[in-house]
Amino acid sequence: MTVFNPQDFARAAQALGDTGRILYQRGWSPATSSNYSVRLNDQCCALTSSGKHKGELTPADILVVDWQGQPLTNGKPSAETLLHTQLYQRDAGIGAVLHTHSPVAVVLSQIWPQEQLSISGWELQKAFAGETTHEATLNFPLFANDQDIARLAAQVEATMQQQGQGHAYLIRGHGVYTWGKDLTECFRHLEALENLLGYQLELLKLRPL
Ligand SMILES: CSCCC(=O)C(=O)COP(=O)(O)O
Ligand SMILES: [Zn+2]
Repeated sequence: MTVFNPQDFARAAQALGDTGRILYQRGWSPATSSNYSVRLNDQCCALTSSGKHKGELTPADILVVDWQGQPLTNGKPSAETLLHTQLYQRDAGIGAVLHTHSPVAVVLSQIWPQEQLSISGWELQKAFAGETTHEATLNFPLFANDQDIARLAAQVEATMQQQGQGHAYLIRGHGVYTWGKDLTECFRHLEALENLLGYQLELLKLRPL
């Protein structure tokens, strides 16, 4: 039986709501888009319910799901639940996952021709855990959008097994996923990713492909 500490759940639900308000204000989670989660233990996570306005989340809009995506509390899990559970299952060090739909990420993901975006030379790369130099190359895979989330999650897992887990990935015309050891680190990763993708988009305007 999967059990979780109700106090951990209450804290996570509050934190996810606070995060949603910030991300909605920034324009990264418009029109009910995005989903957010926090690991509760080695079997389940707190996750946003499907279809909720991310700037107006209350604790009632957060539920608990296990790694099969089955709800353990009342509510309808995010349509993209399996993209969260794939990450928690593969890496016990992942404590939070954020998925957003910012204009920069969505536009760049549509026009970038390759199946991965490789960046190098930016000081802000060091905002990702374990990165110590702007000279490193960070690779962000780009996946085709897919309404079959189980299939997409399997594709993400296969890519990570071949190429390493990395820090984030993009889904074309859809958005980004990033993760971290906890919500604070994950939020920092998301901010870094958004800014790095913004630099790349600006570069494309100055130096078209
Ligand atoms: C309105 S955006 C379409 C669904 C989506 O991509 C998303 O991020 C939100 O889905 P959820 O089921 O988690 O609300
Ligand atoms: Zn989405």
